[in-house]
Amino acid sequence: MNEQRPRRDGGKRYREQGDYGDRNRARSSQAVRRPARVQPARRVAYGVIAAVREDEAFANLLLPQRIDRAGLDAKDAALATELTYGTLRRHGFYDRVIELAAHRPVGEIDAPLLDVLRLGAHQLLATRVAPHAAVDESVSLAREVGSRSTAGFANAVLRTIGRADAEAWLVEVLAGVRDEDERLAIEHSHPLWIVRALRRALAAAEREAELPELLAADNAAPRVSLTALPGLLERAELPGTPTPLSPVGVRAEGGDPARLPQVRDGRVRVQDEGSQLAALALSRARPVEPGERWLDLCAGPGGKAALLAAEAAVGGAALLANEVVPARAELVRRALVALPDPPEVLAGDGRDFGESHPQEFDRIMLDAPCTGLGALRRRPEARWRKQPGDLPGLTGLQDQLAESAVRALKPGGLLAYVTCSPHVAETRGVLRGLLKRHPELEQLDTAAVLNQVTGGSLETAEEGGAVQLWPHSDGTDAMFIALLRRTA
Ligand SMILES: C[S@@+](CC[C@H](N)C(=O)[O-])C[C@H]1O[C@@H](n2cnc3c(N)ncnc32)[C@H](O)[C@@H]1O
Repeated sequence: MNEQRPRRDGGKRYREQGDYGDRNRARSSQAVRRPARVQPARRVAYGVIAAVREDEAFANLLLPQRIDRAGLDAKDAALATELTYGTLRRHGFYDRVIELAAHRPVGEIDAPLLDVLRLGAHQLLATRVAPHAAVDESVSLAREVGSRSTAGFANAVLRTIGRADAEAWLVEVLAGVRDEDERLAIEHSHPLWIVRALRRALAAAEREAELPELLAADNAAPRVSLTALPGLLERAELPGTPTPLSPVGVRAEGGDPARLPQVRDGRVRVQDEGSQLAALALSRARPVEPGERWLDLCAGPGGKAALLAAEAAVGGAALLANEVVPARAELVRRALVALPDPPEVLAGDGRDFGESHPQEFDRIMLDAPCTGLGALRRRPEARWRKQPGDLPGLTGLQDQLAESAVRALKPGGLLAYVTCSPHVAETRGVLRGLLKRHPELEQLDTAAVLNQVTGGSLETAEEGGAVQLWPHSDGTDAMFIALLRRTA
């Protein structure tokens, strides 16, 4: 049974023994004769991983439904989550390992079988799941998605993988890789173009040396934080500990926060601390004058709109929300139900807003559609779906939305330009263009505003100008927040 334990032997042993040696074949046929029962948590994980590939499903939305449907208890739900997220995040690395173990490119392996192998590799290389359970249950899954020979192939590949540990496989996979970014891409399982984009983003903040930490943070499960909507609930009324940065946040305790009654009735939102800070930067940049009109131009699904609406209501202001996708506009309406006087939600194209509502608003939130490279830890499949080719279309849209927002802003009004991406083209690039086209805009000291909001806890905020938050140092999504004032 020793062969089943991961070893620190440099991964060489699998070659000495041969991947498809007689001993493995014997075991494989034995496994074919007596299929292991696939545990519900693994079945749920496999189902979600397959749906992500086949139907472009979002794991963070589908997984809770499948966990509910399968009636998993808390322990199995945690296992299913770990297996799903871990496999999806790290499949770039696992594919390299599978190619070495199977002696063929992953492109030549049927997609459902490849899903099984990735899930098996994750269990063998990154979890405490007993290797025999990881292999045997994967073989059963392989038999379900393929044939008897498919099961034999899965058995052989996974037994080979299980003979070395992740560290040893990394050495094998990296052999011959000279380029530093390529090395980091493999080690931290990110597409190369994203590694390069994150390097540039850190370099712009003179923090390039932190790239490995940032990539590692993308692979760690984020802590769940909740927002207690001001005026509706005090955060002290919630279970959990106060968030270190946001004055309205709580770090949730274990369990599904969606089940909390305060979340169900809408007084509390599940929301990353970085998103809380983005909304508070706008609402608390200066005292609210009663009667102010605020706009959330791209509001779906409504997280920041809910916090802004609550802040506006406390100060005697009123929010209008807009979202171009009707189904997402509906989500915004639902996000606002707990407010005593829920704001109106329009389903329009934000690019037309400046023309239809010129100089009407005192504060505007432009949380722009973006690549989302700052929230990769939250959406495990996202890094593999995004393409560098998405960027020009997005920055063009960001420019147009920013133009519209400036037109809709009253002289003296405040604009928050926000992205959940640190990509320099979407952040500093869009901002630079906007400031160049509009000399009537002045950039506010967002770091000073946020330091006031956080009580000085934001250690990494840059002096002056905009703020770029980072998962590895701030514990938030990598939100970019820039406050601007229209002077005339
Ligand atoms: C980053 S999300 C906003 C997240 C939101 N502020 C929150 O905190 O829940 C960007 C939103 O912009 C919407 N959007 C994209 N193009 C738009 C447009 N032309 N006009 C208005 N909204 C748009 C997207 O559908 C998406 O819901």
